[in-house]
Amino acid sequence: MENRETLPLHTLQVNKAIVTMNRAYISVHSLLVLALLYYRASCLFFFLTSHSQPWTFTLAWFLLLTSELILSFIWLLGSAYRWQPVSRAAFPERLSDDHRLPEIDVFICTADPSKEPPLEVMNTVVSAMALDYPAEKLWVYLSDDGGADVTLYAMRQAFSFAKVWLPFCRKYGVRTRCPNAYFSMENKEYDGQIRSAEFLNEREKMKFMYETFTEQVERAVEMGLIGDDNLSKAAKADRAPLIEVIGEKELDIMEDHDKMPHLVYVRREKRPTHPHNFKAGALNVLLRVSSLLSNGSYVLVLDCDMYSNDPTSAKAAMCFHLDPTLSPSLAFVQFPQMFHNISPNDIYCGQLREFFKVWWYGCDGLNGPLLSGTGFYIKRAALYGTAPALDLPKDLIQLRQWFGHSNELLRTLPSDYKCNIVDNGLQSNGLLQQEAHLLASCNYEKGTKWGKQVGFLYDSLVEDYVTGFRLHCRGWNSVYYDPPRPQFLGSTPNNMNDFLVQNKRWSSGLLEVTFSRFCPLTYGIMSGHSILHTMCISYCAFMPLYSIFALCYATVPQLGLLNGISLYPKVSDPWFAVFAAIFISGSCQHLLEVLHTGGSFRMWWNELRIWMIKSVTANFFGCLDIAIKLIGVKQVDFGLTSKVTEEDQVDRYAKGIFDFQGSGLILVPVVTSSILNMAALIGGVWRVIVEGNYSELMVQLFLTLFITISSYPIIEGFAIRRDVGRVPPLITFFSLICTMVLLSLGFIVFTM
Ligand SMILES: O=c1ccn([C@@H]2O[C@H](COP(=O)(O)OP(=O)(O)O[C@H]3O[C@H](CO)[C@@H](O)[C@H](O)[C@H]3O)[C@@H](O)[C@H]2O)c(=O)[nH]1
Ligand SMILES: [Mn+2]
Repeated sequence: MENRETLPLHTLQVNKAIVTMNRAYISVHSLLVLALLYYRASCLFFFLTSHSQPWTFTLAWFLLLTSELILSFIWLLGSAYRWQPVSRAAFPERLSDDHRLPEIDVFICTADPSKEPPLEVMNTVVSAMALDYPAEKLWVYLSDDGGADVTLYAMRQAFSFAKVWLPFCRKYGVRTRCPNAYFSMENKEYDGQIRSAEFLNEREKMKFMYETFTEQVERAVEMGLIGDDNLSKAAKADRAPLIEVIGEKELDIMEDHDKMPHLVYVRREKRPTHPHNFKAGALNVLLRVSSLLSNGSYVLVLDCDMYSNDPTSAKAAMCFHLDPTLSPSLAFVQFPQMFHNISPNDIYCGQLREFFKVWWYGCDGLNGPLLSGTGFYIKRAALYGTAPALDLPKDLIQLRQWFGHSNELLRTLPSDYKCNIVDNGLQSNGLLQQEAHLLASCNYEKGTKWGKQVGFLYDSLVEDYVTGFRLHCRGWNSVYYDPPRPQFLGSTPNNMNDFLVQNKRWSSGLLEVTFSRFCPLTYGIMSGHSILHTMCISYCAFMPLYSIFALCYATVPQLGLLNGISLYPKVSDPWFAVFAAIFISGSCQHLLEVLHTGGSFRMWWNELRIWMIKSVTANFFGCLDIAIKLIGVKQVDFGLTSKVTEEDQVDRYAKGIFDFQGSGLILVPVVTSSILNMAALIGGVWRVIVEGNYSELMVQLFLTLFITISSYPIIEGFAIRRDVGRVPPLITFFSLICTMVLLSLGFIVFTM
């Protein structure tokens, strides 16, 4: 038998058939796109030089060419994802003994107990404590940006519960170690290897203890420990730092077999006059504070709603990090984001299938995926701001310019530094506590490179994207690992408003990078990054600009149709075939890819529909946000996604009914486009019947019909439904006005 130390810790596979098919598709589709652009551009040139058409017609032609150029450009960038997809397997059981494993710090962020229920946050905390990893090498940190006493209280209770929960999970081999997920499992077959009477008995006891814990936390929440609104707002904006190692004394006297990871509560200082840089700011505080206490060589980052669903993730990640050939330049191992609350119909496409089943696989075949905010194990040293093989500055003055003036922090930077906090303890060591508070203070980062080069970067609301991108530019690589059992599970928005607000944040965050000096296309290439990987990264950055295409295609051809103006080739014209072929080739490729990645026909349709909705709303408003920011009027805001579940919303989501409750002006473009397309369809059909010029208007008629059909849930939302989840009447009213304006504009332009 082979020695387990000589067996590979991981393997990599290239699916040759998929690669060949993808490349063939890219080649054919590229030719078609080139033909289309040639047709548009040459016609436009002819109109401009011959003056054979009124200027308004030329303008419409120009708008369509621009939008097709944008679409083609983004499509081209995205094709890089399909060039070289790979998949990986890891074998954690082949890792050497536990005592040779490196220390890991887990960072969990929460920001507001009213939007992120403390009980859910604690479930994430407990699941992270229960990772299958040597307890003395695991430290779990919670950053509480809400500064809520109830969260601290809940954490102390969670620690007490973990004292019984962890030994139970270890003893019976329970894999689902998030207590809430474990006790709400519907299958009769309990997770846990031993199905003896003893196990069942213990399980009942554990269930009772979990219920007691739940009650304690919920009572604390109800009793108003969250505080009255003004108080909690003040606590969020203006407060001193507070750091507590939970149950520190108990840990020291614990027996070896029920050892627990350390658990640390961190509330950073906040002052209204200081920018706090949202999640990136919170993570950087955790990086500094943890360097004093545990200084784990690797960090696992989790959102507070993303619990660990399989305890093996830490060891699986180490299979890559500890591989001597990969390790020197490997910055992080990213797991996919997956969600526990996806309904079978998944109308908002919360699974993010393309991201996690296509794009990151594609990136992995090049230099690796980007950071995805949560569920990644990153090397601490990769966040120090240097290239993989480069040392930190030797000079103390320069080091202080990078990391700030804490000598204690600077002492932790060398790779051979060993932390001895376990001997000292935080609570009993006044000096250490003072230092930790200093590191969590607002002023600490002033004049340093934190957020600019060191730690998580502040250049954008999507701190994950920009940090991952800059790491790659510095020469670091990453690995994507998507094992059969989801390692982490989070919650995804279950209503239109949350979905759009989240996507708007992503759009504006991405565009913040696009329109900065770090624009991936230029900065990536200038820093010597490979073209294909740069294209992948740039795709995300340019993706929100899809909105320009979508807005044009949802209005211009329709207004033309209503006024009898043809903007596409006749059915009998050979160029018609190019348009038809592009539509068919794009749709078929999408459908095949959905089916290949485990999806269904319905998922294909849902993705198409949600893409159209998102493009004209969230992406469009993201563009507006950035335009406003660029002219210096307003700063972009984070807009936390709510994790509170309202029963009727869950119900509508489960039934696959769109829920527009609470959505504001962001809906206007999509409602307007639905009304306009409906009107254009009726007008267009009438025109075809009366005038009989069916061949010339065929493409526009088809496009309008297609958009109207896919807009059905919107049309139903404003015209038919009467429940609270319908489109708010005021939005319908605004949209009607917008439609009138567009119709009049179309009439003026096309009949001039
Ligand atoms: O000032 C803040 C704002 C947010 N958060 C935390 O950041 C996380 C993500 O926030 P959420 O509202 O859940 O955003 P999502 O859109 O669901 O998050 C996705 O997008 C973010 C970037 O916009 C990434 O950071 C996330 O990891 C990724 O899951 C949560 O744990 C929050 O508690 C903070 O700690 N401080
Ligand atoms: Mn989230």
